[in-house]
Formats: sequence, C-alpha cells, structure tokens
Amino acid sequence: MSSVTLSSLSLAYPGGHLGLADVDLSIRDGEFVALVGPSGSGKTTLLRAVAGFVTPTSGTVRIGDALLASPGHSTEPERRGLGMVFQQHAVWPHWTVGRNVEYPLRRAGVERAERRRRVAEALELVGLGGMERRNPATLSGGQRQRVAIARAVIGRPRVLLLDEALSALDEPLRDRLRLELRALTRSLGLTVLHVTHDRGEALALADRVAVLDGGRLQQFGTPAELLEAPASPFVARFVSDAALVRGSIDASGFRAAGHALRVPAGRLVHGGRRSSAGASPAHGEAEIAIRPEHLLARPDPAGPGLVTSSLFGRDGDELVVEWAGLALRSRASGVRCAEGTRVSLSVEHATVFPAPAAREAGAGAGPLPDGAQAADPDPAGTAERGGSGPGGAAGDGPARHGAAVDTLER
Ligand SMILES: Nc1ncnc2c1ncn2[C@@H]1O[C@H](COP(=O)(O)OP(=O)(O)OP(=O)(O)O)[C@@H](O)[C@H]1O
Repeated sequence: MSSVTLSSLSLAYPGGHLGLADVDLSIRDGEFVALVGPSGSGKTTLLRAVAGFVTPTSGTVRIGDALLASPGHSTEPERRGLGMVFQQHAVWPHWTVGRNVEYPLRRAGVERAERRRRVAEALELVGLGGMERRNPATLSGGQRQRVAIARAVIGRPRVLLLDEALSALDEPLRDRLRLELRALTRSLGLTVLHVTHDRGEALALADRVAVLDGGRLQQFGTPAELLEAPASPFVARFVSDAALVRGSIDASGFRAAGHALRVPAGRLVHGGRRSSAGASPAHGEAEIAIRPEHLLARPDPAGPGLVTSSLFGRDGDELVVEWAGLALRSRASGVRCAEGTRVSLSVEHATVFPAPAAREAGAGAGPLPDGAQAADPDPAGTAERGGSGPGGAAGDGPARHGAAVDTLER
C-alpha cells in the first residue's frame, strides 16, 4: 500500500515562518498528484515533510499504514522508501550514468549481477538503453533528467516525489518527457507527488491537483473539478486566469458594482451546479469568476471593449480587453483580434461566490437566483453597446471600477 495520508499537518519554521497550516490530504495508492500554488505557498515544504527533510510541528504523515512523522518523531528520509527527482543537480557529475542509477541498489546491498540487470532495465525504461558508461557531462539536459528519473525508480519506491523535475527543460522536450513520465509512472503503478509552477503541466499530468496558498490547502480535486467547480475565487483565478468581479445578485442575475457588466441568472453556476429552477432567489453582494474561454469577444467598431493585448494562441487569440475600467481576459475563437480592436463582449458562463466579507465571516454560498431560461433578461449575455444595461453606468471611469475587479497578473 503506497497511499500517502497527511492529517492536520502544520509546520512552522524557526523564526515563526508558517510553512504549512492544518493540511489534510489523502493520496491514493497509484495516484499522480500535482501540487500547485503561488511562490511561498508551501509546496516544497509539503514535499519535504513527506520526504522527511523537515518534521511537522503538529499532525502526521503516513505512507500506507506506516506512521512516518508526528511531532517529535520522524523516520529518516532513506528509510521511507521514496524516490526523488529535483529540478537541478540531480545527477552526480563525477560518476558514470550506470553508477548514478545503481546508487540506491548499492546502498541497499543488492549484489552486483542483479544491480547490473536492473540498471539496464531502468535505463531502457527511460529511453537511455545501453548508456551505462556515458559521462553525464556528455548528456543533454533532458537525458540527465532521465538518468535522475531512472535512479529514482530503480529502487521500486513506494512513492515518487518530483520537485520541479521538468522545469529546467525547454519545450518541446519538456512536453515529451511529461508524456513519458506519465506513462512510466502508470506502468510501474507508482504513487506520485509532483510539485510544479506550471499550471498547465499540473492539469495535464495529474489525476488530482492540490492547490495551496499561504500554507493551506485551498482545493484538492481532479483537473476538471478545479476548472468547473473552483472552491474559491482564488482557485478560479490561479488555475484558470479567471477575472474576479464584485457586485450583487438579484432575480435577474449578477450586476457588477458600478459597471455595466451583467450576467443573466441562467449563465451563473455555483459550486459546479447550474442554478436550477426552484432554487430560492438569494439577493445580495457576491463575487463572480469569469474564465477567459467564457468571455467571448467579437470585433465590433461600436463595442464597449478595447483589446489592449493580443497573443496568438493555437485555439484562438488570447486577449486582454479593457472595458470601462475592467481588465478582462478573453479567448477569441474563430477570429483574429489585434491590439486596438474594439469588441463587444458576451459572458457565456460565470461562477458565483459569496462576497469577500461574507466568505471571511464563514458564510456558505447562498443559492442562486432562479435560472429559468425563459426569464433570461439578456440573451446576448450583457455587454450591451455603450454599456448601459439596467442600472448600468456607461460613463463610469476606470478609477471607480478598479475596486470591482481583480485579474491575475503575470
Ligand atoms: N528554511 C526555511 N526557513 C524559514 N522559512 C522558510 C524556509 N523554507 C521555506 N520557508 C517559508 O515557508 C513558506 C513556504 O515556503 P515553500 O518553499 O514551501 O513555498 P513554495 O510554494 O515551494 O514556494 P516556491 O514556489 O517559491 O518554491 C514561505 O513563506 C517561505 O518563506
């Protein structure tokens, strides 16, 4: 059994820096889990706590049924049955490839013939068959990282820990190694914990993704769950580059505060559930998250939006659109929108959260207004020309709107 269970895990560094705060995480046997979060969110600390390089201040770490760490007790890293791959310095330069890869077996006292057989097998697995005698200095970055992966898996670890293991590689090599790593860990049935800065990589590789912020677990779910049912505005923004807009909910839908942006009730979801007929209307302050792919931009000389940034994307241009003080990310599909193009905008779908004050007070999300499609007051999805919807504020300037929106900065 190679499940990994963290229970109420907290870790304060000397000097009081908070590394982790009350993290509960259960990783299944054979599962590939990616850890993501902003810089300083606790990803490396969590990995190091599983590896045994740091001891929790409170809480426990278990692999299978074995208790590996609790306050005052920590099983040594080399006795935890783990394989590890780091971003850099992963291969000892003064040893041949074969010597590097066989190191865990030597430590374990495996006899020579068996070592040789398993090194050949591990190198074959990572596409470096026959390279035992090579000097690592003569290898490419990608090949060196494969050597590190071969060394990490040769001891048949219970769990594989990857700390930015692919981050130093250039695309498309990184892309290829990603696919290979996924296939390899699956074929070996390994439980994997993979720390990465790359959100796309996390979503592409992992069975489930853990999102950390400030040492706390914000959400743990499948890639689809994180995209479709983010637990908080933070997760929506971090994972999907969603724009966050504050305003209020009434029977007709969402109205941005001091701005013409409207989203009809039928296009609002909460907690991954589409608003359903019969749900009692909840009026009041709210915050919505709009993913770029759910904000459609169409070239329109009289439209309210102005494209301020346009990056070519394989699936359509990736835009930043300025609309009366709101900076919104959008994907234009089927059309090209250069910088300076005026556009009309349509919100296809948005996720509703309680207003920040209500969230801090611990309020659950209230039900959405009745989303009966017939009641949709704005089939075009808002963003009327000139921005003058009911209660709209076409003439409001950027300074006034600045507080209502919060987009991810890169
Ligand atoms: N050795 C240490 N001593 C004191 N504080 C530390 C130490 N290592 C990390 N921290 C602090 O703990 C918090 C979490 O750091 P950690 O390295 O786990 O974050 P991270 O998510 O891996 O960040 P990054 O993406 O930048 O690598 C940060 O506030 C950091 O400053």
